[in-house]
Amino acid sequence: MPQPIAIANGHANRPKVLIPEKVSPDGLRLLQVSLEVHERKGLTPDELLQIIGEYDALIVRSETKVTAPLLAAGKKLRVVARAGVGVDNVDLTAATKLGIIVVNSPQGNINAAAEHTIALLMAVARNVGDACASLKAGKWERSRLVGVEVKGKTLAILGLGKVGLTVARAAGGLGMNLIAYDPYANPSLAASANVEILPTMDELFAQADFLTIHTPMIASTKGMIGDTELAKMKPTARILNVARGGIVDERALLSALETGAIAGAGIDVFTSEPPQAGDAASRLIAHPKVVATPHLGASTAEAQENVSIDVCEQVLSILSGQLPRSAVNAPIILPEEYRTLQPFVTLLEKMGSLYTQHFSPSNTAQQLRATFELTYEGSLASANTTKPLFAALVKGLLSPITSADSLNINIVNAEYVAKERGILINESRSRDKLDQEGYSASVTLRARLDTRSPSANRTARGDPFATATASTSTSHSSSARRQQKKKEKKMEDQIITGFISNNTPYIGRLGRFSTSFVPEGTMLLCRNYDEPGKIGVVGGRLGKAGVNIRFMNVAPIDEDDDWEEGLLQKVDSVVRDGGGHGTPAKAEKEALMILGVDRAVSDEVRRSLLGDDGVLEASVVVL
Ligand SMILES: NC(=O)C1=CN([C@@H]2O[C@H](COP(=O)(O)OP(=O)(O)OC[C@H]3O[C@@H](n4cnc5c(N)ncnc54)[C@H](O)[C@@H]3O)[C@@H](O)[C@H]2O)C=CC1
Ligand SMILES: O=C(O)C(=O)COP(=O)(O)O
Repeated sequence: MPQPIAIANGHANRPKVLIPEKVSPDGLRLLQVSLEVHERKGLTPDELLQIIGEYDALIVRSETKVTAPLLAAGKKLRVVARAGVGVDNVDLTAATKLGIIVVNSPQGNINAAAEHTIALLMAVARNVGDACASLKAGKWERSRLVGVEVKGKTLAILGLGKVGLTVARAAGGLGMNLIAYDPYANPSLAASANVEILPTMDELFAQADFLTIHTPMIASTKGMIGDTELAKMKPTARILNVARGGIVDERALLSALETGAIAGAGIDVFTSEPPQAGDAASRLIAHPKVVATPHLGASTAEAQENVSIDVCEQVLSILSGQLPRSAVNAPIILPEEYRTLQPFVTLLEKMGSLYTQHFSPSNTAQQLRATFELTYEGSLASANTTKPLFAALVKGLLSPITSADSLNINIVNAEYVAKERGILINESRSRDKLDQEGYSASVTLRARLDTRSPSANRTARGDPFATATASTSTSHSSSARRQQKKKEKKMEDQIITGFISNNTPYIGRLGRFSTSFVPEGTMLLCRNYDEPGKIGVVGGRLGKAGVNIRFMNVAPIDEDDDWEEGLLQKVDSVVRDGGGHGTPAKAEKEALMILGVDRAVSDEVRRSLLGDDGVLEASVVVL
């Protein structure tokens, strides 16, 4: 196997970028400052598969097939960059599932592709290829090689996107009549380029003197032009394809040229590149009425410089934790918007992790089969996108129960991962002002446990709130039952509110308790009766175990909480997973003690806190 050529330097711990195709050095120079850049042309698919695991980024053009197995083998891969437009050689579904961002350069080679289309248009109209070959073969065949003019002819454009429109503007300058079919075309852009949009493809085929294809290669465009479509064209019509091989059925095109159903073709792209000897593409290339080029649409010095710089800048952004400007499988988020959301991204990840560690006693994925309501409040309610926040929450919820190396959750795959894990998150916005709160935006996570699911039952057994519900379920009147149901529903809620102050994330509410602490490091959270002596008991036990307290915060029950009334009733309370430490009925108010500690608290120490001294529940969280 050929050895890697380290263009940059020998720093082993720098992120590595693999470039298995010819990509312009203009962009690569940008990478070399901070990354290890390996240009390795001519690798077989197997060789690529063997080495991809070392790389953080892969930059390709159209030749490399970025398949699902290749992506799966790219354990460190964070970005696949396509130095060009078409991403039909990249398995986008697989990349999305794996959280690998795919970027391209949607503008960099548009002009080159359009100019190449015009080159083929003129070459086909004036038999340039055939004439050149004839002359080089020593012949002088002027009368056989009489062409047609394009001025006054109709150019039919299939796919009026960026390349299609650029071709239209240039062809307009050549005096051509312009028509197009594109169900998603922008009518005002079409009108400004003097292009008439036709309602059906059939009309396009019937009117075309030249038909030029500029759609992407996707399932709906594959084989879009076959025998039936070609039969609708004028026998004098000529076809141009600078988009993708396979949009026009090569066998059907060959047959139409052979039977004289159409007059000629200019082809830059083929189903298999390079074409295999004897296949339809090779026979097309050899056909006298065809002008063919080996996928040269984007091959200009200018276009290659553009696409190289464009994708290399994006690779650098992604590897440094920023968002790219042209992600194919992720939402586009403006840099200033991303900066504003960044502190909330940190907050949401902490809130998710806190939820799983604090509310989900057995810390299992099964436990997360709840419906989460995520409410963005205050100024956050007007955010253009909340995708990074959603992704951060999913990551946070799963991080305590998933191994770090399999936890590549980001805006690319968050929705897929949540769905796969059965986590349902409904996002909503509340525009209520947060004037008195001292911060302008907050976010509340509320879990509604499905009482019918086995997981919820397990939670109900372990959750002290649920115990309170059970103990008050003795009333039989219908209004009492309604009351009871309301209470039960509320008690199934597990709430965390967070906010940002001075760029620092805070937890403002945890369950029924109103608080304000920075979710950072190892913490012991104790729910206890709000009576003297509790701090001393907990502090003493931690001290004995050699655990220092960094900070402490006592959270009372939230003032707005109408459960308080219910909680002041004498209810039985059973200590959660306390090994049967039943606590007798009490009438006291409760509080939540939050202790930041300097080291891990063993489960033995945690359990030792429960029971007799009025500590009802204790959980250790690492944030
Ligand atoms: N030969 C070469 O070297 C190059 C080839 N290309 C190819 O050119 C093609 C177009 O690129 P862009 O203009 O940048 O893409 P684009 O996305 O801007 O435009 C594609 C247009 O096709 C339209 N479309 C999609 N499905 C359609 C259908 N069934 N019928 C009619 N219209 C449909 C879309 O609405 C869109 O307006 C791509 O396949 C790209 O890979 C691009 C650059 C260089
Ligand atoms: O950008 C595109 O879609 C192209 O087809 C250009 O392909 P290339 O980068 O020249 O292999």
